[in-house]
Amino acid sequence: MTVQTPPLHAAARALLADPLTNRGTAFTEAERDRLGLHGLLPPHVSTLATQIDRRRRALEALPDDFHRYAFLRELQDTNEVLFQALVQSDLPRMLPLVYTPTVGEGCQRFSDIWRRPRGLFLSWPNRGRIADILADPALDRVKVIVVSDGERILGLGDQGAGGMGIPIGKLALYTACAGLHPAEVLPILLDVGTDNAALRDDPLYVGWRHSRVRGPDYDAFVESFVSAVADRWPRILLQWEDFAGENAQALLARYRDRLATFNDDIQGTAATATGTLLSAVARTGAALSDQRILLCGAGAAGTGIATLLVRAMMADGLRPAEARARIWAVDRDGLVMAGQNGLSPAQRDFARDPAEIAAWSLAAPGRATLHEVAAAVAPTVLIGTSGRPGMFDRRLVELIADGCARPIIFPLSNPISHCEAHPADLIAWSGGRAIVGTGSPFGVPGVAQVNNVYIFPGVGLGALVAGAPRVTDGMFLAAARALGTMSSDDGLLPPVSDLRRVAVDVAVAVAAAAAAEFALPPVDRQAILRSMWTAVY
Ligand SMILES: O=C([O-])CC(=O)C(=O)O
Ligand SMILES: [Mg+2]
Repeated sequence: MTVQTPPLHAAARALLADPLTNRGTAFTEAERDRLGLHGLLPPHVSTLATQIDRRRRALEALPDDFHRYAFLRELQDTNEVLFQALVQSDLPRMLPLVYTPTVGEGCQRFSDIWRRPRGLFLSWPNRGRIADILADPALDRVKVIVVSDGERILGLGDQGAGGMGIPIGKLALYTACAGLHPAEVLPILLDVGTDNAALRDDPLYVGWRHSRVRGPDYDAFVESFVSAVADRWPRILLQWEDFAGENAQALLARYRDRLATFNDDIQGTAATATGTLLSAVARTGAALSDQRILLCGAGAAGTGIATLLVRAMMADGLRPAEARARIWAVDRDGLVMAGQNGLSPAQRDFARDPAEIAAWSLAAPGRATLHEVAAAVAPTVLIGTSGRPGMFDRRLVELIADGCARPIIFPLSNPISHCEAHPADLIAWSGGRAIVGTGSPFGVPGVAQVNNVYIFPGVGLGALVAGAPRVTDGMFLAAARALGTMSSDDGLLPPVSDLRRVAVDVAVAVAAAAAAEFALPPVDRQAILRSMWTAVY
């Protein structure tokens, strides 16, 4: 009697349906024999290179970047190796499609292009089931979580469940730049409703149709999420992304001493801005501690930048008060002043003494405007995190350029529609003297892309390989300093094509800082490189 091989049909279909195992036409003849794939695939056996070529052609034939974004998302949900190999084959072309700026529209139109689930949606109605949901054995390998509640997606405001596009995009970059295996990363959307009425009224909206849960209920929900995560994965790295300012700061303060966690919009943005600023001041021949820094935007990102800049200037020898005195923060109502109502703890650190502006001639009594502060203090650095397009106008730039040979101007707000200025205008208005960096890519030669992607993959990688129990400001300063030494001949920052090397260099610095701070065994570059996954079959 011959022994019958059990039918493989169901297993074969499951293999092709799972993006982590599917290889499509790249399954070899031997694999097709063994796995029962004959007939489910066309006869041709492709190489990965041919598959990349095929998808690249299909991608380029699409009418616009939004369709390319949707196409790449679908590819990611079909075949993760091929998706990553395609992205990594041309980072300068692919990053703006899977990430900033196109991901903004991807979040706004998330429900329209909904295809297949990815990651986890933890919604308020399911608040009693979080631990059960996390218990899924398919999630055993998870090392990094990026979580959002969708309330402040880039500069686009409340996108509800559509905010899931951000954790997905950020984690695609963890794999592309820092070599995390796709099974080691987990995007999570905390769905506590949305205050975006247009979304709630949209019959296609996939999120929970309810106004946002706020206050103690919100805090309790997030607490049960973090506790469940920490129980499930004691060594997890948890990255917070695109929470509204007040929650962003409060959650970071609450959890930063409980697990390895950081807020990318506060700390990642700060390290990116600080690193690029270090690179820019080196170019002008001055020191960071010689700068007068004007921040347009005093929310979570703006004060995060201010906090790290103070740390960096203290490392240069300034006392804390001296360092803080070199920073002026302006919010939507003007210069942030001591004694003002409703200041956040972070804003209080940078609030200016009312005596200072007593001598200024203001158009209206009260708070000094951005232009008035610029006229009075002659800043050498202008950084925008306001989310308000047009804030850096010609008059402001001319004013600053009059008092400074090489003004450094970083309009960081994302996506492009919310950026404070077009970089080409900044260059023109300053007579070509401004050193310019933007948060989103504009494709203007000589303009740095001062985006967190230069920092967060390396910080996460370094913290993980070092086994850091916390992610500290000291680790972010180390990341910023590493980035600050990476300028290339044609820019303040290395080109996007080098992001994998950047992540490794940042990770080496972060791991060293973590090892020193927590008395951990030292980690060498080889250990970091060995931990990285490459997108091949
Ligand atoms: O996603 C980006 O490009 C940078 C970022 O974190 C944000 O703008 O919220
Ligand atoms: Mg963000």
